[in-house]
Amino acid sequence: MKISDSIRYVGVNEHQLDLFEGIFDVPNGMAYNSYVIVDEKIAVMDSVGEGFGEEWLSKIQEATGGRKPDYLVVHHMEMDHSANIQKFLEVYPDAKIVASKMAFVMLKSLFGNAIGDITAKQIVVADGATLELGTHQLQFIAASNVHWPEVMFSYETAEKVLFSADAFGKFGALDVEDSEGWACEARRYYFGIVGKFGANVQNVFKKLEGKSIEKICSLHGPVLDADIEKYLNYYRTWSSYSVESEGIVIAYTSVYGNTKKAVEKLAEILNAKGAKKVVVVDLARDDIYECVEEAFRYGKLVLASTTYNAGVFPTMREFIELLNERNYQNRTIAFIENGAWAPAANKAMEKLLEGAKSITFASTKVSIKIAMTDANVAQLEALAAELV
Ligand SMILES: Cc1cc2nc3c(=O)[nH]c(=O)nc-3n(C[C@H](O)[C@H](O)[C@H](O)COP(=O)(O)O)c2cc1C
Repeated sequence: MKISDSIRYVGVNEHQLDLFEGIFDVPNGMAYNSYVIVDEKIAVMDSVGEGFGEEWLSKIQEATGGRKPDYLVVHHMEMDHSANIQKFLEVYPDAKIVASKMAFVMLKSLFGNAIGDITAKQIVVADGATLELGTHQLQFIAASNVHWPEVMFSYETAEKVLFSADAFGKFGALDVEDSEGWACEARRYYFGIVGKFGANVQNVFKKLEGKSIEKICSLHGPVLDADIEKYLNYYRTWSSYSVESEGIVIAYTSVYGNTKKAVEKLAEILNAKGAKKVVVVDLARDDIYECVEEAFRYGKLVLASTTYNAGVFPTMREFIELLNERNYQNRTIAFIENGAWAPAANKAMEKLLEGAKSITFASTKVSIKIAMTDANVAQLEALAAELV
């Protein structure tokens, strides 16, 4: 696949993966992207995941027309991008590996003695370093903790291409059409994997200021080659923990269906009151990272939990921990609890969130004993009035 006359796509699609990074459901598979820049010197941008070495190497050979690559640039050492570095060096022993200092430490940890002494093949690059390929020049940008510490981006000056490592990535293989468009699976990817590191993403954005970007080549998902500002704006919003869309997410747990009924009633009241968007998610049954994504997308969140062993339901605890781990902030949160004898979930949920920054707790707290009463409906009305 051609990205331009000089830049070729040599990535692969993975369809046998049960879970990406051991935790994320990927119903449409996953793409491990890699690119080749063909100039006086040839640079291969990153490797691909295990099991795809032969396919990748044969694509490189085709893209270079049989010429030997001079460099393998390693932007990120996570194994879905680094697994075939040793294989690459076996086929191209004269090539140099270009990476950050820390990436070389990780490379040694990954391959150990099997890769041999590569001291003479190392080009260590730090923030601001450049690599001349001919008419193309790569400028390296340290992107520490987006989302691993060794990560580098590179900016190709002739064609204004940003090689962004995992940033701007999404779930899904490239040979499956994503009917939801880029943002949905990119958002789940961002908040699942990068969400904790908003401040680091913002730091990289400062370094990108003034650079005109015409294409973004991420290590996952499609090459972005139009409406670049739109994608940058998504990342600006997400990394600053700002509200992306007006709306209310109701995240609930329910064993016997009573909390679910209350949540449905609240959604009905909110809709009747003209709420712009109401999203209801079942924390035990829906993809938990879809739920996380929704919580970050909208500005208001209602947490409705069954009381369980004098605390919150396990999936609610997990959900709140996932939000906390990702620095959930700048939002309004409301609580609904249900308990058969001593409802205690509201207090427990509030306690779990006590460290979160810039959170406004709704003053109406709904407490239900098994089945919803008229008094509970009145509480739901009051809560809806506060939220809309
Ligand atoms: C394992 C288990 C532990 C529970 N612990 C408590 C508790 O500590 N306090 C309480 O009031 N109710 C407790 N309950 C009862 C539920 O909170 C109660 O049945 C509630 O109405 C369930 O709401 P639901 O219909 O939405 O599932 C427990 C239920 C289960 C299954």
